[in-house]
Amino acid sequence: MFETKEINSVDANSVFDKMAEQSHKNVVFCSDKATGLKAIIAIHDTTLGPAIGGTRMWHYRNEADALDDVLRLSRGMTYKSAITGLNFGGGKAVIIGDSNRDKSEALIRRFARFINNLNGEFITSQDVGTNARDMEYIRMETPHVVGLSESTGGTGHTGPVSAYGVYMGMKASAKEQWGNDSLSGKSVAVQGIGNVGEYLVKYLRDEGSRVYISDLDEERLTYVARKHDAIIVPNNQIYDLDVDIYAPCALGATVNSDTIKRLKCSIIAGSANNQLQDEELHGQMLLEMGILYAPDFLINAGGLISVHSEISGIGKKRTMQLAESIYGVTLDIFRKSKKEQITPYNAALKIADKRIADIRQLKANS
Ligand SMILES: NC(=O)c1ccc[n+]([C@@H]2O[C@H](COP(=O)([O-])OP(=O)(O)OC[C@H]3O[C@@H](n4cnc5c(N)ncnc54)[C@H](O)[C@@H]3O)[C@@H](O)[C@H]2O)c1
Repeated sequence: MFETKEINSVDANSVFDKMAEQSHKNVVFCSDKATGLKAIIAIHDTTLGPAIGGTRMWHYRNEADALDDVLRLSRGMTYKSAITGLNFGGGKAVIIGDSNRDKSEALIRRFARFINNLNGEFITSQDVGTNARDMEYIRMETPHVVGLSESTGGTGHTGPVSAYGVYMGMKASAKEQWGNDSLSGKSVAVQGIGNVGEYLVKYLRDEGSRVYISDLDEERLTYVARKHDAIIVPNNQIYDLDVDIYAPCALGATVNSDTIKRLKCSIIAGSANNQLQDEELHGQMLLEMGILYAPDFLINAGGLISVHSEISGIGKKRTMQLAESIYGVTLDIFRKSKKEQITPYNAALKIADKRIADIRQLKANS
């Protein structure tokens, strides 16, 4: 006897239901016993162009968490590209493991072969847990990689451009919230001072902001605090600080039902992807509390702009101009959000969705 199952019910553990929920185009599971590789590549949408997205290496609690992460991140990439006016689709990859302990040249190159099998439908670059050296290993197996170091023909670190875009989004948020975009004298809590966070601290300190920093990496904290004259705070106290701006620059979902109650800031603007644990619920809660949220996929698009620069060869000046344009787009989003009485996140999503729908139609008619 076959067991029957309600066709329309959504099974939280079903890979197919998860793919269908956010309309993912393709998900590839990569496994290799010899190197210990366990990775997932998710391609969300390719209407605008080939899916692009970093490869993250992280010690996930379990495989389901890794799948959820890659599905959310790849979807975010689709919207990031759409709202920035770039012609890329959304994709992302995650390698399950500790990047300090489990990474090897063979593992990365084996993973690269899975990317190569996709024939250019997915192009990758650096993310948390991967670096320029890893991109060089990937380049040995496939041409579908960017984010290479300057010495190997790339544009180097995406951190400075990403941080500049976040800084622009933060200034636009200040303009919206306080009528003036100066961050001089404002207090900012930067959570995570890695590639992006450190540059953000620099831009803020150069403008005269008071900057608080937290990170899991004690050595890095001491280094950044000394270099930029920033104030170290313990990790678990970052949400309780009485600051003007909270800048999440570590991992996602830090704005959730527990932390929102503790926040005293007026603005949230940072580089981390998927900052809102639940985009609808937490976006609405922030709106009602009068905390202005600068949509993550918009203001952290500097990394994508940097990668676009490497592919198209537009040069440093034009790259920084594109990152600077995040200021104007962020203000437009806040205007739309006010006019339509929707959260800034949904306002940004509407614009991104519309561009994708328009281009899909254009391509269907040609
Ligand atoms: N690099 C880019 O160009 C780029 C572009 C867009 C978005 N992002 C996103 O911005 C974030 C930061 O990127 P990055 O390139 O700086 O990464 P990174 O790995 O260089 O830095 C992340 C830092 O956060 C710290 N961290 C991790 N968990 C933490 C926690 N719970 N509390 C405090 N600190 C914690 C890490 O120790 C590390 O120093 C990531 O979410 C990334 O996806 C990065």
